[in-house]
Amino acid sequence: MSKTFTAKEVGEHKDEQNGLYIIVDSGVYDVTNFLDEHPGGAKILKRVAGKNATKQFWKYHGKNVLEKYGSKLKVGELAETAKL
Ligand code: HEM
Repeated sequence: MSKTFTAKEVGEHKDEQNGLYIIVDSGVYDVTNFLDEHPGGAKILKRVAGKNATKQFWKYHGKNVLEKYGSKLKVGELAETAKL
């Protein structure tokens, strides 16, 4: 079942102890186990962990990336519409 997160809850997941979550559009993704696999590097993901990374995401990737990895990493949806 898909969970609903508030932006505040996502913000609590910003380090490896609590897991690293990022928001892209209305989706919440857990990238904790993806850090070492990320072709763009772990550092950049750690920097946006707990935040809305929609702008950065679409700057570097196309929608094929979410089609490929989205279902694997997605942990839920954002409760309110994110203000960009
Ligand atoms: C769900 C989260 C993410 C996934 C699944 C993901 C996946 C990927 C993949 C598959 C690539 C390889 C290039 C490609 O196939 O287009 C890539 C490259 C990259 N990603 Fe991500 N990424 C994520 C989030 C982010 C975020 C939030 C940032 C920035 C803050 C970022 C920055 C980059 C950069 C800089 C590259 C390298 C681009 C290049 O070398 O041209 N990624 N990522």
